[in-house]
Amino acid sequence: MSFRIQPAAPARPNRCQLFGPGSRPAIFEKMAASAADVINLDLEDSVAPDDKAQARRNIIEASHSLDWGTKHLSVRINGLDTPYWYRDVVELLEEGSERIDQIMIPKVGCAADVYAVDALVTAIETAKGRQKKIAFEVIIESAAGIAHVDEIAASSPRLQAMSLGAADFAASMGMATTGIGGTQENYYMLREGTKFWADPWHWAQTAIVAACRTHGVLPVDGPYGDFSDDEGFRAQALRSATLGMVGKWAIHPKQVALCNAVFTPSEEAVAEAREILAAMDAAKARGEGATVYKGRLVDIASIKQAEVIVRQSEMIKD
Ligand SMILES: CC(C)(COP(=O)(O)OP(=O)(O)OC[C@H]1O[C@@H](n2cnc3c(N)ncnc32)[C@H](O)[C@@H]1OP(=O)(O)O)[C@@H](O)C(=O)NCCC(=O)NCCSC(=O)C[C@H](O)C(=O)O
Ligand SMILES: [Mg+2]
Repeated sequence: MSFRIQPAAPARPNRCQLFGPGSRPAIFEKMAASAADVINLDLEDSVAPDDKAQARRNIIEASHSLDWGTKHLSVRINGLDTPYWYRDVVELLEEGSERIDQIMIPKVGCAADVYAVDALVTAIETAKGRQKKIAFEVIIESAAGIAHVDEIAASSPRLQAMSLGAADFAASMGMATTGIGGTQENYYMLREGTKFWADPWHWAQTAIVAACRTHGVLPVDGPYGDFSDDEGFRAQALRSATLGMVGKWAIHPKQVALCNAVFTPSEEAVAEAREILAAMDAAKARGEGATVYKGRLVDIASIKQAEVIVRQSEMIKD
């Protein structure tokens, strides 16, 4: 065990991130009224080049006029390889309200990408006397991003969350699919003529979770493109939660409840976690470091596992 203590990730719920194009202000109120923990207003790939300027205006206006309640309000800026990103940052932070909590930086390929945005944000915050320090979230969605995932996770004290963007990731990696997340027809093992599907996103997800947990950042699963496939979404989300991710994107409002159902610990799971903690308290009082709970071993590591579930449940107010 390293003597360094693993830093805690931000203690806020991040079960569902609901996306909506900045060029479609008619849905902003519906997004604000949704049950998502995080709202992502988009200036990037869901907004056509000719609509970028108006989308910025829409988001700035809505940051002043709409009641976003307790939502964590995030705006996805354009990538650093475009001519749009600097105006996104300048206009949002010079004219947007203090209600904006976070900027999402897409297609991050190295720590210096985050450094560049940090430098610009810091200068504007100081110049304008903004009271609230803007947080960052990044998307890992390129070969370079996953190759440098650890340095990206360590890149800025502003960084709160990191998502896997399956669509751009697949394109950058040259993966033979147009699917966004989920089972891929041609990714299977064969045994005695029977196919067993494996998960092509698994290794990237675990790399993201490990980098995030090392540096105190929230690991999040990105989009599931087929929003008519609830069961496929649920299966993908359950795998992500099992691997340590705290939430997932919704690219349609119907995915919000699916997200929340998976990433909210069930009453049974919380009750069991509390029973394990009680069993370990009793073991400790007897001078024992391990005991038996429902016929299985629980020990000091089980306390930490149970605490993860109890902490998750305590963060959720609804
Ligand atoms: C996918 C959509 C274009 C679908 O929109 P629409 O055709 O309007 O859907 P419905 O008719 O089924 O809508 C039903 C009602 O819900 C409202 N609505 C629609 N979308 C949203 C939303 N995002 N938030 C809140 N409410 C919404 C409609 O107005 C209808 O309301 P009513 O009439 O009152 O019943 C659309 O959902 C959409 O634009 N989704 C977001 C797309 C987006 O942001 N994409 C970017 C993120 S994914 C990505 O970028 C990939 C990633 O980077 C990677 O590389 O992997
Ligand atoms: Mg993308």
